[in-house]
Amino acid sequence: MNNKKLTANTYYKMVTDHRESQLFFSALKLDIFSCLDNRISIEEIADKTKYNPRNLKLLLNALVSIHLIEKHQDQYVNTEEGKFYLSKSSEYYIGDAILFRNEMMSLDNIENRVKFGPDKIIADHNQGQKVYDFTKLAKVCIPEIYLWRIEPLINLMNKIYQDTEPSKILDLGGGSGAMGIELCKAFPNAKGVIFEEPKVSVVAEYLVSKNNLNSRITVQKGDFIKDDIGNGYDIIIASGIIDFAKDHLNNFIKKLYDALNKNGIIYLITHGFSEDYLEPSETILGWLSSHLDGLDLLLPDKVIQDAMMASGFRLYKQDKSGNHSIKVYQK
Ligand SMILES: C[S@@+](CC[C@H](N)C(=O)[O-])C[C@H]1O[C@@H](n2cnc3c(N)ncnc32)[C@H](O)[C@@H]1O
Repeated sequence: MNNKKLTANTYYKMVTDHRESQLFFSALKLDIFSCLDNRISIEEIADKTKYNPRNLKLLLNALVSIHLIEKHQDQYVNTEEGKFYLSKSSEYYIGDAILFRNEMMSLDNIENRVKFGPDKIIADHNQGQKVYDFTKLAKVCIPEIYLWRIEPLINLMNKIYQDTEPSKILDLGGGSGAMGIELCKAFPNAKGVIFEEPKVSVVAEYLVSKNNLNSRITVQKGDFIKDDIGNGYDIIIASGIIDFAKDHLNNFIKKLYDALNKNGIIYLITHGFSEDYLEPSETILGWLSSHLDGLDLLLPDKVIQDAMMASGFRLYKQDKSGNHSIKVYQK
């Protein structure tokens, strides 16, 4: 046996990584990071939270050991990143988004799902809206959009619209509508439409009002597969939505084409799936849960691109932002 030469570290590292994640999620659920904006003792945290001081200390020391927080003498404090992303006092708090995504993409009970197969009802309807809580997703993801999606969008649109301005913008399946809202702010003469299904549209209505843009942006409720999405648009933002039109892809793309003015553009954000569905791993894993449950939605980028070209679009610009592929198509 020469297997002593092999290393099992990769496997044991997964066990440790899993424990670290569990610890992190518990700290978020207990909202520990919000207590640590300034240096604070165990007694003070226990007093504030009413948590058990003994076990609080064990938890905090474990968090220090994996560098998620810092300890100075007998006091604990957030790291700079922790204060920015994980404390509820920060406008960029992403703790709820992380917890929600973790739950939505949970791989608990994967064994039974592999043994017994998908849920027949889900496989038959194949509708993301019936599986995901898009209303909660739209709410909790607002900080993520402001952190990572707005800047690439505005930069690219400013490059495209150097001498002119778009006059009508659609954020289709816009969730909170943050991207459409910020694009309308960047082009002050533009009118906007955020199209969403009725339940989710309340989140967009809230954000439009919060930004005092009711006079320029309309929230339109409906199903983008079946209902009219309007027309006369110069820009359509289609961020993270095209997979939900998988079963109607060509008709859906034709609908987008018809809704645009001549030379109008689509800002399309996809997951960049390879045709063999082996990449990108982070996103493959993220969608695994709902696909084990029975959904079959994912579209490889090549399939999307071919369908766009076949409908008469030309690829105008492309970019990458984190895990996402950004493509701008022109009519
Ligand atoms: C992954 S989210 C993306 C949200 C937002 N565009 C973003 O980038 O954060 C997909 C969105 O598409 C919406 N959606 C899915 N199918 C839809 C349909 N048939 N009609 C209207 N909206 C739909 C969902 O409600 C959800 O808000």
